[in-house]
Amino acid sequence: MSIVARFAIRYAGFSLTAELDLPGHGITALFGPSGSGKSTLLRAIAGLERWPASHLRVNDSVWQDATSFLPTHRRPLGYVFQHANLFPHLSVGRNLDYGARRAGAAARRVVRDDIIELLGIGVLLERMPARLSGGEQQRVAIARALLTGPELLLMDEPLAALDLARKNEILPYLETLHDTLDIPVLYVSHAPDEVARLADHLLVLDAGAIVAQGPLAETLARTDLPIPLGEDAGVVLDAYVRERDARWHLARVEFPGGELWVRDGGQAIGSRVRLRILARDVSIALERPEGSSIMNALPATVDEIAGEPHPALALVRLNAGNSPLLARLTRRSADLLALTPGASVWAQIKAVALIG
Ligand SMILES: Nc1ncnc2c1ncn2[C@@H]1O[C@H](COP(=O)(O)OP(=O)(O)OP(=O)(O)O)[C@@H](O)[C@H]1O
Repeated sequence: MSIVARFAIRYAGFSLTAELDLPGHGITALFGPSGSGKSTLLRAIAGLERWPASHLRVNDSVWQDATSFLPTHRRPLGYVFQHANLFPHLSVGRNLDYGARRAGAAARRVVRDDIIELLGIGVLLERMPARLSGGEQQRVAIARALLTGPELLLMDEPLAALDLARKNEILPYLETLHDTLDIPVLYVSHAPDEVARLADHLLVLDAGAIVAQGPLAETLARTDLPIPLGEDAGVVLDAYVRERDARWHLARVEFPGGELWVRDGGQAIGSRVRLRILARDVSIALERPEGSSIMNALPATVDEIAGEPHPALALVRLNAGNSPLLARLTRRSADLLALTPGASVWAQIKAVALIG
């Protein structure tokens, strides 16, 4: 299962060349500054424009190559935009029927009732779009796209038009979809929090070129190309809640690199959570730290030591049980600790953000 493509796109004043090799499952975030070409790439994948010298294969189907081109309406894809674009004269239920009709019985990969339940829109079916909140409209738009039975879901900044409260209302639904449905999603966003929370895979665009693509944790931990997802470089890791300490409002979470105590976010024991650990919150010690206020320390080995734009700083990539971590130190500290690749150290983690 994979999405393999090459696109050579040329507008007056902008060109984009992209070789894609993406997994055919999970959420791939297309991330990059405004004007870097994210929407252009999504539109090319949808077949909204036909570019010569381009090809696209989704799983086992060729959607376009040198000799063939499947028009958009024949590509089994769902497309969700920033604005819901529901039919204003049709009720929610009828809007959904429209999606389901497009699928045709044979192509239907999803069950209507399941989708309605997943997106929590059962109580809205009789309502007209004008009487829905922005977040509700977007949930209906996502359901309608899914009911077409897509093999690929394209989402172009689906939360960008919503305020923070509405956005936070939708994110859990997207997480549930991700955990429940086996449909690959290409998700355009320039919002670091969405990417950190949802993506499994990251494709970073800059000025019409792909500067990085790969699994989220690995890509964020690259020291040759730190990708500041928001304020700073750092990693995102998946972990499981194992225990809570009600007295101190803490939860113990476990990931392949060890366990950490984090502020309790109320998630059920056993549930999967995402951790965001910024490079500036990780320091390095040669011995297991004792008598420190920092409660989280993990054994790790040094993978790589890279320079930072400021000559006083170094970015160190650590490996804790095959999970990458980034630590920012002064070069002087790195020198005093005589850090070299392969060295065994302790990573002291001052702050962990629990996402979602
Ligand atoms: N149809 C078109 N004709 C000419 N230029 C275009 C066309 N569509 C997009 N462009 C140009 O291509 C560049 C990339 O645009 P695109 O919308 O893909 O960026 P983006 O990364 O999605 O940005 P944003 O995050 O702001 O939505 C821009 O410079 C834009 O002006």
